[in-house]
Amino acid sequence: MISNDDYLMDIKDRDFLLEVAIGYTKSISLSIALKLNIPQLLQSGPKSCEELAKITNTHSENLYRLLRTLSTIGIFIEDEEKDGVFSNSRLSLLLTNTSNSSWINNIYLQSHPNVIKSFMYLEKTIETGESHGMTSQGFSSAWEMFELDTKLKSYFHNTMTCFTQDEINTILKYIDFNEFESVVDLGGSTGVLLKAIAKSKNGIKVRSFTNFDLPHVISQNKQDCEDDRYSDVSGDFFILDSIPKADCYTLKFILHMFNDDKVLSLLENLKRSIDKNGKVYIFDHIVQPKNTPSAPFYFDLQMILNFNGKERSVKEWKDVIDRSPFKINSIRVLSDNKRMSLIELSLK
Ligand SMILES: C[S@@+](CC[C@H](N)C(=O)[O-])C[C@H]1O[C@@H](n2cnc3c(N)ncnc32)[C@H](O)[C@@H]1O
Repeated sequence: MISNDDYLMDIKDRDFLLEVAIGYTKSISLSIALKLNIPQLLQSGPKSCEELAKITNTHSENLYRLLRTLSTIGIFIEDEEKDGVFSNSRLSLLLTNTSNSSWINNIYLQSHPNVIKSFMYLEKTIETGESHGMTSQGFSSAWEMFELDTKLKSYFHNTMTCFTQDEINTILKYIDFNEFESVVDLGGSTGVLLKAIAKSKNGIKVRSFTNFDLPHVISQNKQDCEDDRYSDVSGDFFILDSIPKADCYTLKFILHMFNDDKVLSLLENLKRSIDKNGKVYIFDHIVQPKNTPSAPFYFDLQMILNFNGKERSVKEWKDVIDRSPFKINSIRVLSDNKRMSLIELSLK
């Protein structure tokens, strides 16, 4: 006879597996509510579905069913007395803050229709070993998709900047930039990392800070840094001799976007520019430990789908660096945030 404990466990397992199986209903429902700007529309106060449907040009009953579903998980609140009247909940109110320094940009990024759609091509990606998340949607790469959708592009770059702002103190804690003459941030996006190092006492002796990124990113950067040691330089780090010379390089959330062959080609290029006593700091996700929920495992699937990239374990980092002109001086799983690693390299 099945015990009561086994029975309860069975129900728990069944509910958990069902939750996993229908996870897409939540992300797609959220995605549509964001696309229709429902959180913003409710900022001025509660609204009925009829009003919302008129503004958003949607079907009022079906919109009601969407919002009713989201309100069961705390996104929006349906009025207890009046059916079909919604107001913002604590969570949906957070979704109205899309300023460029807010982590909410990441929610808009992850629930963007094109990002969700890319997962439809996971099977093809696993079957073929090629990234299909972007190409099967008609984009040559994720960068082209960002080029064509400026809103999505700003969600992406704002998310990255926001991550960097959260991590700057950790970076400053572990690296003494004053050991170096010149620091180049490869793929530095808005330049937030170097601007912060330049401002801190940890970067006081450095003579130059170069934020290096693709032309379409650099051309959008604000010229707001008053420190004349700082400059924005555009280029492509895969093009031979395009990397500015320096004795310190930072690569933050860069190598995870590329497969091992591309990482090796970037490091070969870097070898031609780095001072012989120079150091490279890789700040990236780390997948570990096994069998434990961890966001980088999810990002790893995004990487193969959308960038042909890879989130790496300690062993995978060691394997790829071993084949490059560099050696690992230290690899540190950051204690304040176990999802991140800081790897220091120098020439072999
Ligand atoms: C994931 S973002 C990381 C941005 C920044 N390092 C951070 O952590 O916030 C990757 C950056 O690499 C840049 N990038 C991609 N390919 C590049 C290339 N071939 N040459 C230079 N920059 C590149 C992208 O434009 C983007 O800004």
